[in-house]
Amino acid sequence: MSDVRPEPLEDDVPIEGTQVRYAGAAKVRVDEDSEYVTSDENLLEWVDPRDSTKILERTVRDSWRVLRIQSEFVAGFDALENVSEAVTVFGSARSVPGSAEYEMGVEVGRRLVEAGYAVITGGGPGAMEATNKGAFLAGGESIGLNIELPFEQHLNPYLTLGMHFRYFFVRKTMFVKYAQAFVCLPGGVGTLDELFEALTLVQTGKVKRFPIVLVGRAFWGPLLDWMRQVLLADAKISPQDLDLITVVDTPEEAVDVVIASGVR
Ligand SMILES: CC(C)=CCNc1ncnc2c1ncn2[C@@H]1O[C@H](COP(=O)(O)O)[C@@H](O)[C@H]1O
Repeated sequence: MSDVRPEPLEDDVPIEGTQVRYAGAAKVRVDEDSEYVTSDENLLEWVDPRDSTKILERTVRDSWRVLRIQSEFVAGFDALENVSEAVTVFGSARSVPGSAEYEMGVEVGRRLVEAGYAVITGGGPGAMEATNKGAFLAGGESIGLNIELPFEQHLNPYLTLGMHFRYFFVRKTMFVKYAQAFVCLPGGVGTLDELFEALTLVQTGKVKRFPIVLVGRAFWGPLLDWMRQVLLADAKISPQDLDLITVVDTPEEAVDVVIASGVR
């Protein structure tokens, strides 16, 4: 049997016209200018039910896709089952290294580890990287759960455990299942999505004793004001729903809230 092994797919081994990227757990080389279609996009694509060929094709594809989704859950459960107490930290992919916001993430990660928690993030750049960096340099468990995106995507280097997911909803399950609390740093649409998913799960009693802490009063205050002045005033939420979120100003306060809530 021949022992000719293919060259490893390294980002720093450029082959003209190609780039290396992640597709789920795999690293693949793709044409630089080809449009990359993510697994989420394939799954969510609408197919005209009047187009019989397409519908048949989709039925077969989707049936097989279920197995891939299933395997992603299995891989996630397997990799994370031994994680002890953990806190999931969300925040902007765009926080710039060296900025006050980034440093805040570093401190959140460090303080969580010092308080005995493992740290879970989206594994990407910005606030995710900052938080992992703080946790990693403090010698703690630093977990990054990355997601396949239409553009090239890297795990940040400060991880003790990194995973790639194809499906947003599988990854989100891991964020909740393996954490005892959420901390949100300033962020954009992705962070808001994660915050409101967490809030909905707590509000509907799907997860219990789950503190949600937002760090940065100046950033989060207006959102809380809007929830009070519009959502509450219009009876779209109950007064006690607002108590599910705690807004603080510093990493120290954020970690104190997690510790005081007694979640272990
Ligand atoms: C530079 C850039 C946009 C890279 C994106 N790379 C990403 N890698 C991993 N998770 C991500 C990424 N973008 C968004 N997310 C998810 O959405 C949140 C951040 O989104 P946003 O920047 O607030 O809206 C993170 O907590 C993370 O879970």
